Amino acid sequence: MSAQVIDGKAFAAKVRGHVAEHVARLKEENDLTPGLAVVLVGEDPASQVYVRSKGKMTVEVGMKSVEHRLEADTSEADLLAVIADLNADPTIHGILVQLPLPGHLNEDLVINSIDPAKDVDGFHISNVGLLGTGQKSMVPCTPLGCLMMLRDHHGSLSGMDAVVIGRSNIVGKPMAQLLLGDSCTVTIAHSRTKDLPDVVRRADIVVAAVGRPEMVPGDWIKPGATVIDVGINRVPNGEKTKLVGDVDYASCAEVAGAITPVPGGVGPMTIACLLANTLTACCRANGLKEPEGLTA
Ligand SMILES: NC(=O)C1=CN([C@@H]2O[C@H](COP(=O)(O)OP(=O)(O)OC[C@H]3O[C@@H](n4cnc5c(N)ncnc54)[C@H](OP(=O)(O)O)[C@@H]3O)[C@@H](O)[C@H]2O)C=CC1
Ligand SMILES: Nc1nc(=O)c2c([nH]1)NC[C@@H]1CN(c3ccc(C(=O)N[C@@H](CCC(=O)O)C(=O)O)cc3)C=[N+]21
Repeated sequence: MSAQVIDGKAFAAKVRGHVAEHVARLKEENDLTPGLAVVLVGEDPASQVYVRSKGKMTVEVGMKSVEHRLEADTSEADLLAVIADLNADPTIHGILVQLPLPGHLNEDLVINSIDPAKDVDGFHISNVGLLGTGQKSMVPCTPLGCLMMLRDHHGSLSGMDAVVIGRSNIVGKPMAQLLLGDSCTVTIAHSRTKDLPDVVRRADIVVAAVGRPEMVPGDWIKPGATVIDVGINRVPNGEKTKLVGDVDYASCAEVAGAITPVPGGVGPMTIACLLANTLTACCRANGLKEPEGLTA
């Protein structure tokens, strides 16, 4: 058997198309342009690539894109001052501070200084609390993108056994919340989980967010299960490097019913959901009806 490939790149283009249509209407009917600000501290080359492609796609859907590049040794006070300015700027509806931050900066403090209404990453404690209690919130982009692909593929997820490998605040935990919200029976696995292969073998849905290249082999996958690979790992490939996920694609694709590739799976959906969240934030900030189908 060979798995159906879930084409995140194509799905993301469709989502961005919906966003662009809505943005055009906002402009015409309300004279409003959603604005997204990305704050990058330091010079991490991989981060710069994400920031560049985010900026490009933001402009492509008709939004305003602002980038703040700060030196790696920027003080916490200076970073907080940049965020305070963006919080107060009525032309900015979404603020993303690229993680991880350099070690001398307190990530929790910085994230929680963002106006929760502009927190398009959904990392602010009040958005985390709202999501955990099933209230309207800003939903983290990567888990939201995974949920959209799962709903598109399965229709209802009700009653399915889902295993999320990874318990980070940015992927694993919010992913588990969303799956629970869709009535899956959810298991969260991590580095201390006993008998991980057996835990994963029970799953109808496997979401791998571990940060270890090709860690999940095909013989952990229940035949027919859906595999969502969140991992983005750059590994050596001859003279160059290549991107691989957290699952061993070749062996998993032989047993799974459906699988997301890397690249071209979760990554593009993350950026599409960031744009969707910025649009949603702009509508909410202006008391306008928000677009349907673009949030959880
Ligand atoms: N596609 C996208 O848009 C995005 C992709 N990513 C990618 O997703 C991956 C995960 O990211 P993130 O959540 O930030 O990573 P973190 O490093 O924050 O978390 C990794 C999680 O995996 C768990 N883990 C590590 N080793 C093992 C193991 N051997 N067995 C079981 N669990 C293990 C850790 O457990 P413990 O808590 O016990 O240490 C931890 O909970 C990375 O590859 C990252 O690059 C991230 C964000 C967006
Ligand atoms: N505050 C914050 N929010 C984030 O959402 C966030 C972050 N910090 N820090 C870094 C991680 C990582 N991340 C990715 C997003 C898109 C791709 C993506 O589009 N990947 C393409 C390939 C890109 C390439 O070829 O380099 C793909 O998978 O097809 C990857 C990774 C968001 N993150």
